[in-house]
Amino acid sequence: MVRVRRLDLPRSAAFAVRLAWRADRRSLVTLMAVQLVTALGLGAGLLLLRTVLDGGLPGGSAARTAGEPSVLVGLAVLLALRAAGGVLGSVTTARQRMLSARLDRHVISLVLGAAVRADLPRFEDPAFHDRLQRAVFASRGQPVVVITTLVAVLQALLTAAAVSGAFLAMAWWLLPFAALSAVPTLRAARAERNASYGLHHGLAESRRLRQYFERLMTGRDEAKEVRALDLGPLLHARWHAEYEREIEGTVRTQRRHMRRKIGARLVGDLLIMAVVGAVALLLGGGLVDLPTALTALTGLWLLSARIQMVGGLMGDIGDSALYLKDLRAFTEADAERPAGRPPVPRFRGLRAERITFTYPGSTRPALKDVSVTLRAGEIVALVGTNGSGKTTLAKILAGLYRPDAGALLFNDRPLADPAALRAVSAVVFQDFVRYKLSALDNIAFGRADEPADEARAAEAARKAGAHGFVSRLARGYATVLGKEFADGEDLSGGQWQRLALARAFYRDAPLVILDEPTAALDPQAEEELFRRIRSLFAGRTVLLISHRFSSVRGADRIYVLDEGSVIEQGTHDELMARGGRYAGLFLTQAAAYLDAPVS
Ligand SMILES: Nc1ncnc2c1ncn2[C@@H]1O[C@H](COP(=O)(O)OP(=O)(O)OP(=O)(O)O)[C@@H](O)[C@H]1O
Repeated sequence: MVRVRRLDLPRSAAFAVRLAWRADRRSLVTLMAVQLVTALGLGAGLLLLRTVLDGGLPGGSAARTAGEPSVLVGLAVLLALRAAGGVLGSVTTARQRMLSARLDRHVISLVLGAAVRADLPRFEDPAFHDRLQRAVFASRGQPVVVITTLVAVLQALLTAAAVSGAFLAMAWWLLPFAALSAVPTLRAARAERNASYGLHHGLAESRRLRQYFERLMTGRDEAKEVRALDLGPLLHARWHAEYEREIEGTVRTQRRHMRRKIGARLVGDLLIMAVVGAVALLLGGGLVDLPTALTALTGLWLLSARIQMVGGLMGDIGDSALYLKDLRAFTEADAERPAGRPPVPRFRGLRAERITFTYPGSTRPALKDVSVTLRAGEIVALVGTNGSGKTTLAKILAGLYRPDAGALLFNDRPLADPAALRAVSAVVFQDFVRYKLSALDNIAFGRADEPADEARAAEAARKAGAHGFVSRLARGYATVLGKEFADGEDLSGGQWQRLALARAFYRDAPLVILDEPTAALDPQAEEELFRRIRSLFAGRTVLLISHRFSSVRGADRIYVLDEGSVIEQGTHDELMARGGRYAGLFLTQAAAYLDAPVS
């Protein structure tokens, strides 16, 4: 069970008001003003009621008949107040909906902004995903619930104050009893919000897992394999099991809430009943007159209903306000990196000196004491077996992770901010993203800081060998590449890879990192890309990762990685002459091409 500090409620409520103020201050102010007017109207109505009763009842001090002017005027004013209440109610509903729409957008946008700015290493941390999941959950509707509830609480409090004011003029001694009747409800509300939050807090990971199963069962990309393996029923059953945990927790806490609330309500009502009995006794003993007793009991009923309502609302607002705590923590803590791309510095060289790196949450280092040099204009290759650390090194050289030890020297100076490396590099990842957007977007996303330029995109596509098939698409560069969308089309694996390459050309960066850039290309296309790599990337520095040794033989320098360490380095000829690991692997691959029998 998560312990929740008492201060959380007012702080979260203040946070919600700040959010609403930023999202739609006009609606917020209107709502508050309407609540004030409604409450004042109710207080005045109560005093008027007493006047009317005073004039109309036989025991009243004024003892007039119902047809006399002051009674009629009183009744007319009461009816007018009721009509005004209806109008204000409609204003409240409309303004609340407007505020809800704007507040939802504002808050979801804050969460997305913080998520987009979070550095890559955070995405390795399950705790970050839990916080993100809770913030997303909190952003959907919760601030609106808090504001709506706050408005209702404000109205209830103001009404209670106005009714209490009217009471002061008639039967002040009833006030403490009415207040006392609210205590059990308020206590139950507090226990309820702590328990709900504890449940919600503990379910974040399970909810993420459930969403993952949902994606596997509904995603187009996953659909073919899920069907080929007939995984549907198994995934569905796992999804059910995860959901069951949430249902069980919800049922357990709701049962406890229900028992607590019923108990609190009964105690509160017993108190009120005792007061009603006392008033009856006083009336019998002639200590109060009938109009005062009737008005006081009406007021007491109104007051206790409001106080009970505040108690209930505090339970609801508590839930949401505690979720807002997650939202506040996420949007404030994860927003430290400013958005936008820093200016692109010149690239004169990059050197990693004895760097070591362990992924967050792992115990084994992925890189140990690795030193590599990329000079301007060079083509440098990384080779090695699966898991030897090539991609990890590429990600560090692209400024996506910081090494734990060792140094990165950029243009011969220690690197202060990895953002500078991100600005100078274009990376084609092994598992690049296939954006289900237009072909133009897929290419022009290479330079998100500039408006998309179709002529430049076509030029980049030509270099990547993508222009031909993009031009033949029904809408050319405007064609949407996702069958889930209207008029969408799909591409082959190799065509997608060419688009990813085109994106790198379009980025026009001085350092190009290609991680297995030809894995999906046919042998002819692959051979052509590597043959032309120097002219295609003329004037740029290229870091090339490949398992195909024939493709890296032309590199200026080749680093051979094994279990996170560089075990050999040199040109192809030097490495062959040495007769070490590289030479062995190269000869094995060459022999496989020449000798492999086809059976
Ligand atoms: N996100 C991650 N979190 C934890 N460990 C990781 C992560 N990514 C990779 N690793 C581990 O780091 C080591 C190096 O992985 P890396 O992806 O750099 O290898 P690689 O040489 O690129 O392999 P491949 O040739 O298969 O692409 C491996 O042991 C791998 O299990």
